Amino acid sequence: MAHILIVEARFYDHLNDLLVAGARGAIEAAGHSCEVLTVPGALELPGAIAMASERGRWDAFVALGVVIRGETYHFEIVANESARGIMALTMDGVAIGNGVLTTEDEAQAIVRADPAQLDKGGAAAKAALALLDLRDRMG
Ligand SMILES: Nc1c(NC[C@H](O)[C@H](O)[C@H](O)CO)[nH]c(=O)[nH]c1=O
Ligand SMILES: CC(=O)[C@@H](O)COP(=O)(O)O
Repeated sequence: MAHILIVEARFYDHLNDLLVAGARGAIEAAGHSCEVLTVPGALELPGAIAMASERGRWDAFVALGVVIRGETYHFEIVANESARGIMALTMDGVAIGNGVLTTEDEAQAIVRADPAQLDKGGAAAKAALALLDLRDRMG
């Protein structure tokens, strides 16, 4: 059984609740356990996962959050830099499923976060578990 850390950027409470429910459901359905750690926004996700990874208490990580386009260039910074940081950790061998939604509006985010619709939280959890499985099979 693997122990997974879900790291959620809690910028939009109602959307995060959906993402976390999907991720938790996928992890538990696969017979694994999880904990949830909350950070303020998507830009904090890579740093938080890096810190947690150093502790060695979790086998894999699920990054969750929602970035919705506003009026300024801030959207690009938050969306791109969050993804870049998560990808950098992945390239260092940290098993991470990326479930950070980057959408034009809230309606797009709801469809993607809802476990009964596109369930991107569940998909990110399954991706993290797939990386763990790959690592195990590599020996
Ligand atoms: N605009 C969004 C943010 N912005 C906040 C940043 O992620 C960060 O917390 C702040 O700059 C302090 O370092 N975060 C989201 O997750 N979603 C957004 O739409
Ligand atoms: C991530 C964003 O684009 C948003 O939260 C910020 O909005 P704005 O660009 O209108 O300040």
